[in-house]
Amino acid sequence: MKGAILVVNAGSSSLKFQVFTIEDSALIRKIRGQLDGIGVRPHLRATASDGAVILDRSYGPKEVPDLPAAIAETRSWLRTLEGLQLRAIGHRVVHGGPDFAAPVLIDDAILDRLAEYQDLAPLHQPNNLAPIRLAMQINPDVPQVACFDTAFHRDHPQVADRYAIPRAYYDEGVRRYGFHGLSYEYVAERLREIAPQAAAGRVIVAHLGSGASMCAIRAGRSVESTMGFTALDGLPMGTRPGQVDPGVVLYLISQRGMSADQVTDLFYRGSGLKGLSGISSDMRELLASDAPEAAFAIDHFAYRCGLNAGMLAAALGGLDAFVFTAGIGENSAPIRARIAQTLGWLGVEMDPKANAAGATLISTPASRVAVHVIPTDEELMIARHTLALIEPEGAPT
Ligand SMILES: Nc1ncnc2c1ncn2[C@@H]1O[C@H](COP(=O)(O)OP(=O)(O)O)[C@@H](O)[C@H]1O
Ligand SMILES: CC(=O)OP(=O)(O)O
Ligand SMILES: [Mg+2]
Repeated sequence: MKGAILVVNAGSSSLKFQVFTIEDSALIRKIRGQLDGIGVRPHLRATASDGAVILDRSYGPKEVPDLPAAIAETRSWLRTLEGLQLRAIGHRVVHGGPDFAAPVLIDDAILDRLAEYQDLAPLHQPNNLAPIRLAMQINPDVPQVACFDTAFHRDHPQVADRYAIPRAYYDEGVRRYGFHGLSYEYVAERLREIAPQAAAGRVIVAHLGSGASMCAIRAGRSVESTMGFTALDGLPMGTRPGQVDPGVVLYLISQRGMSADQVTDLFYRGSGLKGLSGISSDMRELLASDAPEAAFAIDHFAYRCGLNAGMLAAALGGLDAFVFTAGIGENSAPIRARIAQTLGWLGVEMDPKANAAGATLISTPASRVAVHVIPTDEELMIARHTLALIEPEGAPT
């Protein structure tokens, strides 16, 4: 029986499952499954390695309102593992706190430690840990590996990692962690293959999905991120505001009498594109809408992306390449064009035809900064890390 690795990636609006077989220590992707648009336009789709569609089903928003419902809905999907020997399960875990700088084999003690970060990533951490607990009950002998969104950023210099508040807070873990690290790690590796010279230089990667952030990468290593202590900071997102003056939080609590739970709900579930537009958290729906509020939310998103890219270019002391990835970055030519317009001053010149065609290189030959679209693959990154932990001597490919 072939050995297999199951990968689980719970994001804020999607649940992704993949199965890889291990053949001569190489990973072969067998199945790709995804339930996306959770709570908005849920859609479950799974394909085999030859592209054959195994499952394709749409739901009403109330049928799959949240991640726990998505986990329940996709459980039966595990039948696809029949005939394979499940060697390990690799999980995306969004928050690794100060202690986890690399993937780790999960045991009860580690699970307890990771549960301590639930309040720091309420849209993700509980949903990342629930499938781990479930698998521990069903398959207690199968090793499980946690791969962290924060790990890629853990060697940021202190000057980037600190907030300008007394050191005691930093020592207890109040740090600028940064997230989407598995995505950035994968994209940095792909860029090395596609454009090795640019990858050796100064690169900004824009992970624009339901959660959105940008990462400044120098010579393949993260040096700065728009996200910080939590995945609330930086760019506006589907339902999160991005950067907000902490004075707003103080105002909501002291002047409006809001509780911690109410502020948490406003900032994790009621802000961003959803709060700005009053229409939807989903960029596809905003792009399809004629409402001025939808256009405004898009304007605001593109404007803030431009501002944040300027900040990261400053961290890098210039820019050699800019990469778009994740749901919006990979699929929306109009949004890429809007953002590229704000980067003209940095030397970005977009090729509209290449952009519309969804090419890998979408800048003109004359552009001082190369602009790429690289589909992210957090699941492959998780599978590689998982294999490396269970078969340390094997060479993952
Ligand atoms: N063709 C498209 N045009 C514009 N936006 C898109 C398109 N396809 C997906 N998106 C957007 O991508 C976002 C989801 O990105 P994704 O990376 O899958 O999210 P998650 O953070 O849940 O992993 C949603 O806002 C969705 O509207
Ligand atoms: C960290 C984060 O925001 O993740 P996602 O984009 O998957 O919601
Ligand atoms: Mg995601």
